[in-house]
Amino acid sequence: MPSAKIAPSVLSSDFSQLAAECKRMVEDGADWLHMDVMDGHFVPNITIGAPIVKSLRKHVDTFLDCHLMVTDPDKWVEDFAKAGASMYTFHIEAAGKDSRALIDKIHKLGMRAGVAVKPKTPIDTVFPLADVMDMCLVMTVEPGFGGQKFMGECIEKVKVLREKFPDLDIEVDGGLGLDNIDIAANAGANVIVAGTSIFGSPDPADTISKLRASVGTAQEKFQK
Ligand SMILES: O=C(CO)[C@@H](O)[C@H](O)COP(=O)(O)O
Repeated sequence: MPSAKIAPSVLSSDFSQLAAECKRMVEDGADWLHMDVMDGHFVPNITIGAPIVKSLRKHVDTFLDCHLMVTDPDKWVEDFAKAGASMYTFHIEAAGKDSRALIDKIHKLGMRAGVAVKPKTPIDTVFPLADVMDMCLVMTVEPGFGGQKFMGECIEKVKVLREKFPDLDIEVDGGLGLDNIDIAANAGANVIVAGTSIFGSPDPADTISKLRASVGTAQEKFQK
């Protein structure tokens, strides 16, 4: 199974201090930085775009895990590649039948390719992409906002994915923290996005370390 990665969602950071906030997370043990890109159309919120990723890239060399919550994911691939994004994760609901070609384009531009599914989207929609995608992102809230309640019913999708694809990076995102990490980790998730629970913690380094330990403990059980 791929290694545990903890990815603080910078949506919960103080955007006026973005570089400092990201450096703080890296010092506190973050493996990846999760960047929520929203276009106000695919989701009812507007956040950041490629120019912000480009600016941030000058300050951190950490893996930038970009989650594109946009209606036209094909349109932004070059911009994010040039900006220094490491992972370009698009929604299967937005790309549909063009997903395979989109993954090819993302790879040709030097990024890893992730495919995200909203809570109501069946997980078998991503199965045909398993030979080309680098990661599947299982949303555990409706995309659009940080600070929402974890939807436990989405975790069955993680179990199904892990059983079928033991070597795939499986990311979970939305409402995750120390109170429910074991549910996601025991299902087989290895990439954990957390905004509110890390940025809102009095001790983010301790929270990151505990989240990673929970994934590690679950992975030991898988390997037995
Ligand atoms: O993609 C999203 C929301 O659409 C997430 O990345 C959230 O920003 C995670 O924040 P918390 O639920 O952990 O506060």
